[in-house]
Amino acid sequence: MSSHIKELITMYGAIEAGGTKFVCAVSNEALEVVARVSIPTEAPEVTMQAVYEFFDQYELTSMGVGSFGPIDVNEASPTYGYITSTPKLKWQHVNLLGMLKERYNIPIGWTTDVNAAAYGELTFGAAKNKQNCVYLTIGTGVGGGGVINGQLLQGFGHPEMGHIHIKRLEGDTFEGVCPFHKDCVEGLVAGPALEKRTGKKGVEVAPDDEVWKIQAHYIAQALMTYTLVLSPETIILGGGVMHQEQLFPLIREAFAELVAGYVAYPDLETYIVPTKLGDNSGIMGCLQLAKEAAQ
Ligand SMILES: Nc1ncnc2c1ncn2[C@@H]1O[C@H](COP(=O)(O)OP(=O)(O)OP(=O)(O)O)[C@@H](O)[C@H]1O
Ligand SMILES: [Zn+2]
Repeated sequence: MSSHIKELITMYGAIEAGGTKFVCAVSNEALEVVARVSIPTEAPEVTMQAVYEFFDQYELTSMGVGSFGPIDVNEASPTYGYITSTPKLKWQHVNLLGMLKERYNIPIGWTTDVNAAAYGELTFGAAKNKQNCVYLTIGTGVGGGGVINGQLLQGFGHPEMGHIHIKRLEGDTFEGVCPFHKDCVEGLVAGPALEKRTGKKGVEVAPDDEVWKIQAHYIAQALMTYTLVLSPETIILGGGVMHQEQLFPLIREAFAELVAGYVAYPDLETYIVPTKLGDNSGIMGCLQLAKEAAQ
């Protein structure tokens, strides 16, 4: 293919950079994925080599990257585009955006993995045709992102919705597992907390175990805070722990009890919902960011 023709074809690149894997995808102009790989997150040199090998095969118009973090999203900051204080030590202070810009010299959209997932769900999934949503993943950690008035939720930094403090249930003596705050939301309800509380693998906890009521209560408290602060139109819940579908009705019930009629919210069946794009929310959000970065 001559370089002249290459320039006429629009192709977008997307990276969902996670703590365990980097999912990389390339799409055509219609955002249909034409190639995709999953690369384990090892040392940056190792992982980035594989990332380059994949994208070097294409002539990309632009890219979108949604990264694990914390990351620097402040364009005025000297470390814009860096992964900052992550507990994954080899990735601390790594200029991920800078490396990609240097290699490809194209416009690149940059945000958190969960903001990208929120954007994917808003553009194509559970919050389609809406302007405001929150996306919360409850997995190894708890992370939340959002889109408000059609814009990604970020400013000086980005939201860290998993680390808010909530009120403990009376008699709950579980200490919590967040290395920074112990009993923040993540410390109380993420997979590792669930496993420490029950002494079982998350997938092995029976659907009718009493622990789900505790989980649901704390998750509902967090969702109440997001509701009171952000007024989203939909809250989308994903991540490994949310594979436990019985949590949804329990969370909706606890949420209604906690809000106690103080503010209005949409019908709960449509307000607190699972992801529609499943594992693709992040990558679709990144492709949409790539498309916008090109404009
Ligand atoms: N079916 C399940 N029921 C309960 N817990 C589960 C289930 N599947 C996975 N988990 C828990 O979810 C966690 C893994 O979450 P997830 O699959 O979202 O991976 P992750 O991408 O590593 O998480 P994160 O996005 O926080 O980095 C583990 O702690 C696991 O025990
Ligand atoms: Zn915390």
